[in-house]
Amino acid sequence: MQRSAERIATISAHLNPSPSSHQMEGLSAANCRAKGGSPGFKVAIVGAAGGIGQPLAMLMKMNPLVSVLHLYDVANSPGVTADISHMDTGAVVRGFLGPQQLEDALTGMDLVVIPAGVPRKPGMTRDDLFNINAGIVKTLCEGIAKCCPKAIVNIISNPVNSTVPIAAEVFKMAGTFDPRRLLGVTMLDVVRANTFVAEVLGLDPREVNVPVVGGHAGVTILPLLSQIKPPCSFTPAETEYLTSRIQNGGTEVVEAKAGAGSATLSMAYAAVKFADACLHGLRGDAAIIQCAFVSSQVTELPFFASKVRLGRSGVEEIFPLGPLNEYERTGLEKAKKELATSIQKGVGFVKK
Ligand SMILES: NC(=O)c1ccc[n+]([C@@H]2O[C@H](COP(=O)([O-])OP(=O)(O)OC[C@H]3O[C@@H](n4cnc5c(N)ncnc54)[C@H](O)[C@@H]3O)[C@@H](O)[C@H]2O)c1
Ligand SMILES: O=C(O)C[C@H](O)C(=O)O
Repeated sequence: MQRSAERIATISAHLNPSPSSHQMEGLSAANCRAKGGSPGFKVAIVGAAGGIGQPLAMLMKMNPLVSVLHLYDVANSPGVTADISHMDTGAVVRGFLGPQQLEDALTGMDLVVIPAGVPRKPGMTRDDLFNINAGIVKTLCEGIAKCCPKAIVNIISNPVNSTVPIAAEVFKMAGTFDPRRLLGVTMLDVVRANTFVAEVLGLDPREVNVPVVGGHAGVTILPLLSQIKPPCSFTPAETEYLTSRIQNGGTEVVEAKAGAGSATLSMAYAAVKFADACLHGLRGDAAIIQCAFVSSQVTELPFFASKVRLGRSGVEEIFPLGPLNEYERTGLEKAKKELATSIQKGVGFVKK
């Protein structure tokens, strides 16, 4: 008897859908039983209904290390949540819509991935996004400081060279800043570098690993081709071609999309690769090493992307740059000059 009453309630709820995420949860027949019991991490994607957010949500739902997946956006998150929640993988998916649900979306999270904000159109630099995205990232980080101050935070929103310093300042002001837990996602630069280098060398990209240091915009993206694995040498023309293609990979996609946005699918792939590395680190796996834009003493700048080792508390070790050749040393000086301005712009935005 009780079973059929539950079924009738469930069917009636489906016939009267509501936009609220909590009511969306209430619609589920599985709600009658305990769920979310599988061991794993709680992950929130903020900006989950966007070009990156949607495929990222799909890939995170497929990740066996994720037990709970929160999808937050200011628009369209109920639809994306309903869609993703039908995938027969372990993670329990919950949707959150709009600022009044931000705190619920963030509370209890182990990892927060932020692809919220506007993307470039042809002719724009990443810095042209600052005026809109700086405020978005600031508000979201205020929420993180309040609701999940111990979460690992992966920032994708551009300009990463400024949004990461913005996040750091917000956390400092809230008294929650832990440099080990704040990471700017530069994984797409590594993914591109591996792909383009493999193409030139005639290798499988999965066998190539190129460290990319500096930051995530133009000349601040500095591939260290002299440190590639497996060790290989390049002619000066190959070095010039590869460095330029890696530095301009984002623009290549922006132009090809011709006004319809920037990289979303390769970025979702890169973001999930990076988030997965963070989760393996949190789980205590050994030797998890990736490049990321972090609070750093590798150079005189307060933030810099380089190889880091990820562990239970986030960034547990930051590796020095290692020996650079003449071409890379020149590139490093150019990168540092632009990075210093972008970092200062981010810090100044919060301190003003
Ligand atoms: N780090 C990288 O390598 C990298 C790569 C690609 C794109 N990006 C950046 O990622 C960002 C998102 O790109 P996209 O293509 O997904 O853009 P998009 O416009 O398709 O999606 C952005 C999403 O953010 C949401 N959003 C806006 N304001 C929000 C807020 N206050 N809170 C929560 N969500 C909010 C929008 O509703 C939208 O769903 C851009 O800034 C882009 O430049 C970074
Ligand atoms: O290029 C962009 O604007 C998006 C992103 O930073 C990228 O590298 O693809």
